[in-house]
Amino acid sequence: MAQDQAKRAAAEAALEYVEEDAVVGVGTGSTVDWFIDALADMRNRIRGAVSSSEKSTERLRSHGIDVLDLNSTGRLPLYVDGADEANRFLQLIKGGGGALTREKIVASASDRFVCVADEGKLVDVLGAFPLPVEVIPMARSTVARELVRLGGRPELREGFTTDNGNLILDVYGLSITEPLKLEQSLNNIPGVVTNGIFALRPADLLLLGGESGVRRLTAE
Ligand SMILES: O=C[C@H](O)[C@H](O)[C@H](O)COP(=O)(O)O
Repeated sequence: MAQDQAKRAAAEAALEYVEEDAVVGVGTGSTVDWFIDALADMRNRIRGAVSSSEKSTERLRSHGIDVLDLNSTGRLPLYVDGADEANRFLQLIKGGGGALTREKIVASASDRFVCVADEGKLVDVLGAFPLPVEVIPMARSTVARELVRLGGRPELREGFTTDNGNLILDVYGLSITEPLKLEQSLNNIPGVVTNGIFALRPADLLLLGGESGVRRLTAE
């Protein structure tokens, strides 16, 4: 499938940012899966990886890549992750796979965030993709009411529990014209663990796979 090849091309292009002997921050999702597979060829030249999900941990280990605890590594030189949407300021929506909380933690602990995606993910305004919000189970209804007050239509992601034992509300109908402001407002709702807007810590570089190869975008 063309989209799959675009994801793969972007993911493999991120390899050039991996430094010898480094610990690499690794995101989650189908695009990152390609990155992990490519990283396997470098496993003897890196110290290991910090993973953002149980799913990525499993894949890293299956390739013989050491998975390290962020508490023991300190800051990381590089974080590679996908996105559900990206704008030209490299602000993102993430969390389609429900891994947003650990992803945001590892991204914030990294000096450089390289985002890998197919070019269909680039949008003018974030929000066509429903915004994932991770919530503490007992706060599901109170958070949902607050999200409605903010103009969204939250829907519980049925049958899904995050790696942290929480729930995801996917919020439809938001046109996110001020991502920084909305990210901060959502962070202030009691019971919200993390929201999927990555604007306080946007990507530093966006590698977009498409028909004509991989485009490299930095923030405008
Ligand atoms: O929770 C999942 C992550 O934020 C993913 O990075 C995001 O959903 C993009 O996934 P994919 O590479 O499969 O399109």
